[in-house]
Amino acid sequence: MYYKDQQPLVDSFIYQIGNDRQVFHYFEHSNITHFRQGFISHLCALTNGPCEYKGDSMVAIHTGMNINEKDFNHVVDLLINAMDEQSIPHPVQNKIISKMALLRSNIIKM
Ligand code: HEM
Repeated sequence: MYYKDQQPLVDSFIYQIGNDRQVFHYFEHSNITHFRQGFISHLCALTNGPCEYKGDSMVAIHTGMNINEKDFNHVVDLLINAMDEQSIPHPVQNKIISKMALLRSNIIKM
């Protein structure tokens, strides 16, 4: 477990998305409460729990959104902004980002 305090990080991340011109349109019609819960538990599972992510697969969720490389990278940048805002140490940030990077091919354009 690298990081136990997912909630404030995810709230910062949502705030970043909400104020972003490049990627906000993807989230415009999403249920933000559902996204928040799902992202919190996914992040928790990704950082070695103890918790289980019970939502849909990354492929199932993102298929049809037509997410390109540029927008994927931009969302990762917004997450980095949120981690900076929450003063998460850089070694921890790097571990989180490297795990997310492994999911790239599940999320980009399918
Ligand atoms: C590694 C990067 C990413 C991860 C780990 C991730 C993870 C997730 C998770 C866990 C959910 C909620 C699942 C649930 O229903 O419980 C979700 C939903 C969503 N994601 Fe991603 N995501 C990533 C990248 C992106 C990118 C790059 C975009 C758009 C540019 C995006 C757009 C969305 C949208 C719009 C939803 C909400 C779908 C809905 O309305 O239900 N995601 N994502």
